[in-house]
Amino acid sequence: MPTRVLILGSTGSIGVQALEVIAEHPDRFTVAGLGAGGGNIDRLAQQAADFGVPASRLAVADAARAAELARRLDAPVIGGPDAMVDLIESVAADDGVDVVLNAVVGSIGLAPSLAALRVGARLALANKESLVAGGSLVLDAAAPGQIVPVDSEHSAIAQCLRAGTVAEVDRLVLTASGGPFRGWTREQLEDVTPEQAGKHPTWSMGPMITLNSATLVNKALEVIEAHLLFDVDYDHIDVTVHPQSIVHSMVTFVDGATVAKASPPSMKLPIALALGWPDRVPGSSRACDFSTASAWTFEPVDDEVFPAIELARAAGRAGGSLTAVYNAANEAAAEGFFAGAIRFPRIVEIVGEVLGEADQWRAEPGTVEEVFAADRWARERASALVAASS
Ligand SMILES: NC(=O)C1=CN([C@@H]2O[C@H](COP(=O)(O)OP(=O)(O)OC[C@H]3O[C@@H](n4cnc5c(N)ncnc54)[C@H](OP(=O)(O)O)[C@@H]3O)[C@@H](O)[C@H]2O)C=CC1
Ligand SMILES: CC(=O)[C@@H](O)[C@H](O)COP(=O)(O)O
Ligand SMILES: [Mn+2]
Repeated sequence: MPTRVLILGSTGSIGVQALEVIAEHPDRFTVAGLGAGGGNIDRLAQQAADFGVPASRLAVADAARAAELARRLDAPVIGGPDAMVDLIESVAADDGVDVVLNAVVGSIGLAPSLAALRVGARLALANKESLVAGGSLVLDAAAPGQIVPVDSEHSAIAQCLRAGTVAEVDRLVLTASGGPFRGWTREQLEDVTPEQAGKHPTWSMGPMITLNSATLVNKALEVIEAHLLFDVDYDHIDVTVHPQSIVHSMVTFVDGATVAKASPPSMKLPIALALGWPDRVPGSSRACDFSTASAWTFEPVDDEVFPAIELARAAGRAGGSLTAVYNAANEAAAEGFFAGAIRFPRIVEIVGEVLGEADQWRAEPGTVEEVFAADRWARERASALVAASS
């Protein structure tokens, strides 16, 4: 029987590629449900038609857009802020679901991640923000192996770990492209426009992760994600800039061996691997071509110009809800940058300033409501700093 996959964020970059994987392997995978924000209901309706998904298995977070889609399909669609969770629960209670791919953007993905774990589905996790925000709450809700990373670096590390155990790990080495402003000075970053920040050198992705790659906040979130997923402490997680984005991350083991995972930059490989885990899906991606000359380079991160990663390490080491604060402050500051209210370097400065005021969130959250409270507080503080900067 094909693996039943429910996709949240189906209209986005990861969601669309996941549906391509499923379309290429109808013998292996089938679509159990689709969820999205409501920004592109034309695409969602088309996906539903293409994959034969009934209206009852569609969810749209924006209630008005859900109602519009329901009118168009002449059948009820799950709508509203809890729509993703409602969809997971209703599909699980009905025919069942094997894998929930969480490819929603932002910490709004936390409740759906927890719901997927609760119903016993495998969580194919692209939405790193839910793990960064929820931290131990998400880990505690997961059975061993229930979360499978989709993020290319963490998928790479999971693959490298097939060569040794976590106990044998000396260092996790995350690769970073360096983003579009690699090698720039702090002064040069002052005049960066949203358009420039929206051009990633090696990956085609949604706007938020693309901006996060430019500030190196993406790598910062990924350091926290790696710490949580693989239970390796922050002192043993490195980042190296690898502009070619072919080596997707590495693990150095205690005997000095470094195992790397390499493939041309395409998310279809980690998506397919997470959907089919632990089995590889043949033909997911082109392989590296060693018949022509190529160079893979590695260089250190410029932490002076791009302080995001060091800030994240500090937040992660301090613990509690500070990683939720980090992520939410970044989401709010990014909104300010997209709106033209602040300059590019202010994004990470604001994250640092919000963290500097966040001592009240150092305690370990006992409930998801406490995480949401920290998230809300950080958004409000960051928005106030955005307003004060403009
Ligand atoms: N793109 C990539 O290559 C990679 C992405 N990731 C991570 O995967 C996640 C998705 O990224 P990406 O696909 O690039 O993002 P996109 O912006 O391309 O897509 C985001 C998706 O989330 C949906 N969405 C927005 N708000 C809500 C909401 N409130 N409830 C439900 N769905 C919502 C959007 O729906 P709509 O637009 O229809 O409203 C859209 O389908 C992010 O966490 C990102 O960090 C990780 C590694 C690589
Ligand atoms: C494809 C993927 O996993 C992204 O997270 C990617 O890594 C972003 O590139 P950066 O290395 O520039 O952050
Ligand atoms: Mn990544």
